[in-house]
Amino acid sequence: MASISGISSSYYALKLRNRSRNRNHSPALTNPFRNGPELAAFPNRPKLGSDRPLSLVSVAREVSPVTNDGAAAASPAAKVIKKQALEKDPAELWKRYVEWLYQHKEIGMYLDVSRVGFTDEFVAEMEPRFQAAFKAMEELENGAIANPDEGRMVGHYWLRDSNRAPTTFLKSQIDNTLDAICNFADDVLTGKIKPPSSPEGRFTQILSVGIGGSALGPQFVAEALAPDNPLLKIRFVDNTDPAGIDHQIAQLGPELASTLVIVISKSGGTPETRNGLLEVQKAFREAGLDFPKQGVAITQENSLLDNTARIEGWLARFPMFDWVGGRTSEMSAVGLLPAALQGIDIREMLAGAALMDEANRTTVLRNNPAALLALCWYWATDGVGSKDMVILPYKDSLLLFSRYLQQLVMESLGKEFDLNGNRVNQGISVYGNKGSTDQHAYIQQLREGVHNFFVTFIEVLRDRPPGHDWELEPGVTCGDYLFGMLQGTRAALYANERESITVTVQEVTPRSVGALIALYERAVGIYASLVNINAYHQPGVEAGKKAAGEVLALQKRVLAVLNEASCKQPVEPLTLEEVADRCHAPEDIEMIYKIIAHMAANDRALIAEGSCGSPRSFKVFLGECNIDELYA
Ligand SMILES: O=P(O)(O)OC[C@H]1O[C@](O)(CO)[C@@H](O)[C@@H]1O
Repeated sequence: MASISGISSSYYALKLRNRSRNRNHSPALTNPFRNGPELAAFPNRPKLGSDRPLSLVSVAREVSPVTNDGAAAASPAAKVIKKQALEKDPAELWKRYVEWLYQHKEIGMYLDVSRVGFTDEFVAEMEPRFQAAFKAMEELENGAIANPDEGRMVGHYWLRDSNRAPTTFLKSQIDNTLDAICNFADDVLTGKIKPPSSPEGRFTQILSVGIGGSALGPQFVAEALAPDNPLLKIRFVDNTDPAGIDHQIAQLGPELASTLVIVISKSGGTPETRNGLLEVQKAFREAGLDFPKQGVAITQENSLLDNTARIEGWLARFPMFDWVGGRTSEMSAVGLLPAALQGIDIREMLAGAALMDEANRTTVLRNNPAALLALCWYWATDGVGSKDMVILPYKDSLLLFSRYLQQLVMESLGKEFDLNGNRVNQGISVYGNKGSTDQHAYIQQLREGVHNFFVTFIEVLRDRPPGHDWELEPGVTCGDYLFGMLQGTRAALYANERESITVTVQEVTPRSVGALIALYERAVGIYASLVNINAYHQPGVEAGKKAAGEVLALQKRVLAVLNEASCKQPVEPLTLEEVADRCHAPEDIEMIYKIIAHMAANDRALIAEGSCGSPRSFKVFLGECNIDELYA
């Protein structure tokens, strides 16, 4: 053992004695997925305009959306939208309500935009731009390259009506995948496909590993539609938080043996998902279980994940298509397989989405629910995201709708540049939770505080399944209270000039949930056309991924430097400055400090002198010397 000089803590000395010479890693597998996904490079972005930050007003002035003939032109976004006090006369309001109310009978859905104050003049002014958006949507549905930066078609609408796919090959891919999903789910649910070593003799749990669009849809749908006691209960690993992953695995306990693990990643190389998989595989090894017999992959053909699953002989693989984006993938295998395994009627979800898509194909603005939503968003946010979208479903099962929409709206609309290369810094912020719960949290501010939002209420008419209701006081049920809370809040907000949209569904069913998803997917697409941005790429996310990759690369250099110093006799504890110098990265000293503090908190680096709270004074070394790494 190396002798140590100047070490003040016997605790650390004790730890040092107890450590092995080399770190014990879990056994390496021949797993191409474990070797680390490439963190994608930050794509070159056009250098346009100045880099100065723009105020909202100047953004509004600099926005140059297209007209219906495609030319950049002055538009309602380029002017300040003239707002007037909201209509308060009850008779006029009722007239406006009736005049603008949208209803879809087959879906059992209503859309009320009467509490958004757009004027007839505004609607008329927007009309040509809506016609341009409808045309762009038609071209998208016909297979145009609607995601120009990535050179991709955008085909999520074909998933619920495969006859619309632009080629017979794509149609058969969609149909075959749907059949394969239904057959696999049936076989699992009936016990024809079973886990190799479970005493139950059938799968009882699903562990879904994925993030972003590969998690949010399945999470929302599970919360909304899974039966109270499904044959297979679903859990999610949607982060690279080790404690969170441990929690899910601990909760599975012995049922890990009857857990179907579905790993979902369109790219097949997302770091968090890879880490989740490796952690779950480790748990399987430790439990003596054969992971491939319980593993399912949903990913693009030939991705890292796909190759891993193929080489290791996983139970099943389902395709994710190049032309479906993560945030619009709920009706692909990503959303359909987990839903089907929970006993949710996925063909009804698809039917609801298809009905909604059809309704959204009309070019008559007031009959087109997605266009009506986009109109309200544009009016409320001045076409520049000046107000936030607060989503308030008054139904517990729709709790995750706002989280789901957060990605759909913000990843789609939050863009620095428009399609003409102008810096526009577009987007609409989305947040929300559920009513009436939030009336006891943030409605106070919405009613009386800063006026920087508009609300979307999601109302569900059916309180409970038929035959279960009862009056908890004469003439009043529990659901009547929920109804009253929604209506009261809507009225109270409006009285204080706070605008709101109300989307009403008859019941939370696979059909209405499919329709809700389709409604918002289309509204986002139309709105993106109105503000002339690409809704289907996400260049900004790459910046964070690249920066994370750089931090991990720096950590490796820090470890190498500390290892070298820790292998000396006696061990040479280093100051932060010394570590930074030896890493040839004096400019990264703050990040190096954070790396060391994180490693120290996890017993992977030892503080010889001082404490992490006084970065200038502490000295650090590793608890062990890794000779192999030193001479590698
Ligand atoms: O399905 P993947 O490729 O693992 O990506 C997960 C998520 O990551 C993102 O690319 C953003 O980082 C999302 O668009 C996507 O839904």
